[in-house]
Amino acid sequence: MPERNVIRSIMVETPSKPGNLGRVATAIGSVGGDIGDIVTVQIGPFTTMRDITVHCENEEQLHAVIDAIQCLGGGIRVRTVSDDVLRAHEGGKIHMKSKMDIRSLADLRRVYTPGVANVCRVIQEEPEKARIYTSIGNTVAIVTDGTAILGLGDIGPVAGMPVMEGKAALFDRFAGISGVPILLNTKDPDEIVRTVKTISPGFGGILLEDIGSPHCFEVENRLKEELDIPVMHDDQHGTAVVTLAAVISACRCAGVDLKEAVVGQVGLGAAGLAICRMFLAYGVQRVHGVDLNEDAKKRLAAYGGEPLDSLEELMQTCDIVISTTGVPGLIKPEMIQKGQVILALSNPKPEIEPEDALKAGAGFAADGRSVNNVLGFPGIFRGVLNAGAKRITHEMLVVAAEAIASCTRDGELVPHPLNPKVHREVARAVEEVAGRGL
Ligand SMILES: NC(=O)C1=CN([C@@H]2O[C@H](COP(=O)(O)OP(=O)(O)OC[C@H]3O[C@@H](n4cnc5c(N)ncnc54)[C@H](O)[C@@H]3O)[C@@H](O)[C@H]2O)C=CC1
Ligand SMILES: CC(=O)C(=O)O
Ligand SMILES: [Mg+2]
Repeated sequence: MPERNVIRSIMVETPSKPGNLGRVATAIGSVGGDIGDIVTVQIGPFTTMRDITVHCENEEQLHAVIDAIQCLGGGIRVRTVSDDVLRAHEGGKIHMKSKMDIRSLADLRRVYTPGVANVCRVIQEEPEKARIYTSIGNTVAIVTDGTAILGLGDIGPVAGMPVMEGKAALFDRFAGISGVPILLNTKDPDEIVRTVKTISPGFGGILLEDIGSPHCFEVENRLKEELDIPVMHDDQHGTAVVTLAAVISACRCAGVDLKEAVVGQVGLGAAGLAICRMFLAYGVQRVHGVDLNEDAKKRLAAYGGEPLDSLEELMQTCDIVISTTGVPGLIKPEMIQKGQVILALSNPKPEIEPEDALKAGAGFAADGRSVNNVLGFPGIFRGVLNAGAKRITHEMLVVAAEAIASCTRDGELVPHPLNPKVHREVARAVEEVAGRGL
């Protein structure tokens, strides 16, 4: 099945006569458009309005669908075309809400002044009580400088806000954590570190998101060093956790010993280098990598990986290939070796579509929609916050990966993110390890 990423709602007006909806549906199908929901918005004596959701492979096909409907004539007309995803973002995706019902004066005095003053005093006398009497221990800052928003590049923090709101929505949905987007109008590591440290008292943890390499490495290392709350760069470690889980599942299914497999990483930025480090620390003997940037290759070598000169060489020598370059279509079907595991993880478009990789002979293939750090970060933070841990360790990341793999059904690489069990199991495994370290 081809990808159908262009989804639009088309408002169609037809004369109120039987058969017209069928004509519209046939016109849409005749140019390859796929119909989703059909909602009848208004039935009048003369005309009927329907909102038809149409899934198309690209913008050209969408235009062909609109032309095909307009060409029907006989009073059939396209009234509006709207983008459901854009519409769903109107007003943003998140909202800070009160947990208290404020209906009476007594409620008001309990929630706010004068009652609140005593709670302040209690915390002043015993600061650790903030964990009990405030939301700080259940709130994570989602911090970006906008320099590597998905694979879209340095588009700035405000343009990256929909991603940060998305992460906050996922934190809430899968782990009951309040995620607060923090958009930084600076790319300077010193200023980022200083700002995050300054605002840190209000948070139980820090999730760094879509901060580009190489400055993300310095920022994360310094914040981990200098703060006594958990800090994790999701594009590095959340991605590495989920990738390890997917590869554990693929090896289990294929009866292969992961530690003996040859792993190849295409793109050694934030995600790519962390994935390599994760495999090396897990005991994989041979981890190769390619990048356009020589410094990125040197960083891999410093961790014990082996840089290669070309993508072609990597594709020929590796059993498992993972790509995080942000370059759609970088891996050509003719490069795929029979039986290879291909994880093309770039968002919003992968280096090769999984269907094309499988058609070209891959044993397993997936993209960034399924092998996605959403499977890791909510449970990882739930676990450390529950335990009151001050940091996220390598052992916690490994048990998180193993928990994800343990929730994966035979024949699949990762569990479905809407399966609540996976987030619960990740949280449980991380909390257990975190609890031992306290
Ligand atoms: N599926 C998932 O959960 C995740 C996916 N990603 C995706 O990974 C991609 C990269 O993200 P980051 O690592 O944060 O960005 P980054 O900017 O830190 O790293 C990208 C790296 O790819 C290299 N690169 C670019 N073109 C290349 C080419 N033709 N050949 C070899 N190397 C090339 C760059 O030099 C850079 O080192 C993005 O598209 C992002 O959406 C990132 C994190 C999670
Ligand atoms: C999923 C994610 O974090 C990314 O593509 O950057
Ligand atoms: Mg990201």
